[in-house]
Amino acid sequence: MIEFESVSKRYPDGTLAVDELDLRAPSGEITVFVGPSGCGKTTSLRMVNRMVEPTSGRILIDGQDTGATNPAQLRRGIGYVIQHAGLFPHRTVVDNVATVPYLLGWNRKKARGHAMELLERVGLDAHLASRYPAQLSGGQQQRVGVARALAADPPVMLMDEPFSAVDPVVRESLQEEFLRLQDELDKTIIFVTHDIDEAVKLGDRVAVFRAGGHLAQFAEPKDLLEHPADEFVAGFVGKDRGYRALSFTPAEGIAIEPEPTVRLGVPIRDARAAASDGWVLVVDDEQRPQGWLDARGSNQDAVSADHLNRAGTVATVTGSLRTVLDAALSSPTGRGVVADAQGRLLGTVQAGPVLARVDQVNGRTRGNPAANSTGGGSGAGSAEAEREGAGQ
Ligand SMILES: Nc1ncnc2c1ncn2[C@@H]1O[C@H](COP(=O)(O)OP(=O)(O)OP(=O)(O)O)[C@@H](O)[C@H]1O
Repeated sequence: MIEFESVSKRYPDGTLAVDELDLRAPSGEITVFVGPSGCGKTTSLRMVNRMVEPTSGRILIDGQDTGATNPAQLRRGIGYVIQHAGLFPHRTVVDNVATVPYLLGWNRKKARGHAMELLERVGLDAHLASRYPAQLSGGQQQRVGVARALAADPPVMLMDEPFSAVDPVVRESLQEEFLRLQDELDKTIIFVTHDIDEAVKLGDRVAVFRAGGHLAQFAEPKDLLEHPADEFVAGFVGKDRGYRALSFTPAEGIAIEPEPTVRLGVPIRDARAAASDGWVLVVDDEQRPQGWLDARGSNQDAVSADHLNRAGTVATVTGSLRTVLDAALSSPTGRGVVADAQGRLLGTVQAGPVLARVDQVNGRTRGNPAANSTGGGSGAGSAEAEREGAGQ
């Protein structure tokens, strides 16, 4: 566990960056620091590995006062990942990842072998190992940054906007893989972002900071969205927090209607006969949805995979209400496809009943302060982090 005990930081120019921060980041969990630009997230993070020294207060890691620990030794137990990865440009990928093992005195073969395993673990192909960072995409560089931070198997990871510099699609896949990795690794993580969506997706707990280094609220994502502590937090989590909260509301219990289906390869007249409004859902032999067929406009003889409309997402009944709503809204027929955990069709749901549930959920949040503005920040302030490099 990482504990902040009345921690403050005043920079020499008088800026109070962090004001009396009290917070506990539990072991094996992801604690996210989120808030607008300049509210003290990075300063708080860097006080953990003593890249910034607190002006007052204490930070303890598993009961050990970091102020009383030699900084170099302290950092050996703390992985650090920053925006743009901060890789060493003149070292190959594998040598970047092996940096800390080399420093720890591992021989070259063992360090490189370990680095190769880590590259695979973060989803990077072995053939990239001999490249230099500039020869990788932004997303690949971030993966290398994560692999390098994991190299000494530190119990604690500090991550400062690690996925901000990549496009939204890459960012989403990095987030998914990060969650999968954390499932296996159980690190104690503090993760800084200015993006509330990223915060509620990744955080087991989320600390919302406001300007002046004040902690506005520290809560689990669902609580934060449903019960923002005040106007500032309500504004920061955004007007659509009711929609976001649906991510935490199970889809179970929503009425699923039976949906007529046909299998791939059957004569088109069977598809026309089955189609209620012209559209029919096509499934494979194991009842897994393959796509929609507009049977009216089709002049083929048999139902073929080439003519399916695959727009629309498939929701899993064990998933959230948000995925069901997404499925209904994205379906070309207006009927969202719902499958069981094995991917077999259960039926469809129209947006109406889902929206009725959305209203219910929003009704529960209606007593909270109105959301006036969406929060967020520029995410600026990373240049200094880049200069600091790996921080190991
Ligand atoms: N070395 C420094 N000297 C003086 N003031 C600083 C220094 N570093 C940061 N600050 C100030 O401290 C405050 C908090 O900065 P910090 O970088 O911790 O915020 P942040 O929430 O991480 O912001 P961002 O999202 O923009 O990265 C800001 O007002 C910033 O200008």
